[in-house]
Amino acid sequence: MPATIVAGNWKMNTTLEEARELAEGVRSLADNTGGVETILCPPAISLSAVKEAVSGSTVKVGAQNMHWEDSGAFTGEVSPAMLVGLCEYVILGHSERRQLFGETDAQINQKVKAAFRHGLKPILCVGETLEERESGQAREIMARQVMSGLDGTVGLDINGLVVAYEPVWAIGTGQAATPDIAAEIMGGSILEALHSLFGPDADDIPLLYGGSVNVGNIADFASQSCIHGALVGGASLQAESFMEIARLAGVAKSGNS
Ligand SMILES: O=C[C@H](O)COP(=O)(O)O
Repeated sequence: MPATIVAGNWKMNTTLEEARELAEGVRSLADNTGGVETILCPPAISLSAVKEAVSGSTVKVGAQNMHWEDSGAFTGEVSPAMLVGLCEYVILGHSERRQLFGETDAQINQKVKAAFRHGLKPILCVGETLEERESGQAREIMARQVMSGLDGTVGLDINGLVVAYEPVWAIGTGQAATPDIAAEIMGGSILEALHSLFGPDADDIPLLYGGSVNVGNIADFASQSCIHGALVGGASLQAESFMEIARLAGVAKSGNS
């Protein structure tokens, strides 16, 4: 059974001081989550402050993105070598990176392999658009995003890999997918693609749902056997709601184990 994980993607929110305060708030509630792994993914500029704020607690830190090269003439980018020591996880292939910044499956694959090379744990995000869903392509596109994101990783130590299913139409809209839709894709084409790559080891990879997760709907998602937690955007910007989501995910998973 994979670990139960609730990760907060703060996106381009919080100043340095706000990030520190939010991380301190999360830390103060960290004893209430019943063993659920919580991860904070602040803007890159606040990674160091957040790391310091949660140090000594169970709360983990992740980056929201990175380049695949270790160094070089890539103005504005952050390299995997720079993240080592600052965070344990890195979100890769988020749909906002794919859609707004033109990231391709091939680039995301380079980033995933770079993360493994550096001992960083990738949270690989996949998700279909509304148009893709309505034209009946969701299953096929999810399998393709998983297969291409993880191309060339068979045989590597993939310990720490997390896959997040975030349907684009559910992100930041207040219209979460139904647990049935999420489970159909996650327990279907995503898990099948992972099995075809990694065999039985695929069953140890935590699968997170993301897209308008809140305290009111997390239990319905986490009670699905193929959903091991959540990648939370808006509701992670408040310590209380984020940690309540983590607690409720743990309760739902323990009822489901
Ligand atoms: O990475 C997080 C997702 O994009 C979900 O964001 P949201 O919870 O604000 O819909």
